[in-house]
Amino acid sequence: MTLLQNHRVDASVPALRLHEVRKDFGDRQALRGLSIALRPGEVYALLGPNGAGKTTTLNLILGFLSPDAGHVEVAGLRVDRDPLAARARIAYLPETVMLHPRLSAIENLSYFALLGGRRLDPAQARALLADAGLQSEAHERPAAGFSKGMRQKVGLAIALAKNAQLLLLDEPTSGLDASAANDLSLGVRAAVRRGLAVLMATHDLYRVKDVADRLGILRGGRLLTERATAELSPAQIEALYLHALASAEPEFGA
Ligand SMILES: Nc1ncnc2c1ncn2[C@@H]1O[C@H](COP(=O)(O)OP(=O)(O)OP(=O)(O)O)[C@@H](O)[C@H]1O
Repeated sequence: MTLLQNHRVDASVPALRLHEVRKDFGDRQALRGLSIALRPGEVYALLGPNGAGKTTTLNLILGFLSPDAGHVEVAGLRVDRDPLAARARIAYLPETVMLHPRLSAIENLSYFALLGGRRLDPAQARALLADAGLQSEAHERPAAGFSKGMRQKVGLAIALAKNAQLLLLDEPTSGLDASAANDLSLGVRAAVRRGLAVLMATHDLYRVKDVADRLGILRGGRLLTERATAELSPAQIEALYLHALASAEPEFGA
């Protein structure tokens, strides 16, 4: 049973829009007029070195920070004007997924989904965990014994249960082995099949082509370039990244 209403997706409204967003921390300019728009169902990889502004961007979208100029819209809702409604449309997978160690995968998913206003029956919970890539043998095991990749799959299932329109991923493949990172790509596709747009902040150049439709390279709080991944090979993505960073003017704090 769904306690919250499903949000209708209007394909003509961007799932996410950052408009000329600026964010300063004291005299440090973390974002300097960042504009990004994502269509429903689009996967966008935000690449950038340490300090580029990726986490600041995610925190602004989530409403944890307020921009000093510009604004953020989620599914057409301004995060500054309508924060709760905007947040209800966002599912967020943090770098480290915290689960109750004594509860099983199904119990964790059911518990967190209920906190988000959705009651799942066991069959729905199993289907979500399977979509997120968690093998059925693990569904009833306590989370205490789960690897990082398994915890992420449960986190992704929790995110999918939310009926959001935008999925935010923060460094989703950091600390995962190649097989677990590949499973995550499958989980992202499951989100896309449900119509979610996905923004992933990442250092993982090698997975970008498999997962993302578009990439943006951020440095010093500015977007240096945006490209469709279909037109690039993995080697070209790496070359583009290194070239963009090498040719950019050195930025304070970047
Ligand atoms: N709370 C804060 N107070 C002061 N400066 C901050 C704060 N948060 C971020 N910054 C600064 O803003 C800039 C952007 O940081 P941010 O964490 O967004 O980068 P990032 O791309 O996520 O880096 P990383 O890949 O290392 O996580 C950096 O110069 C950082 O030092």
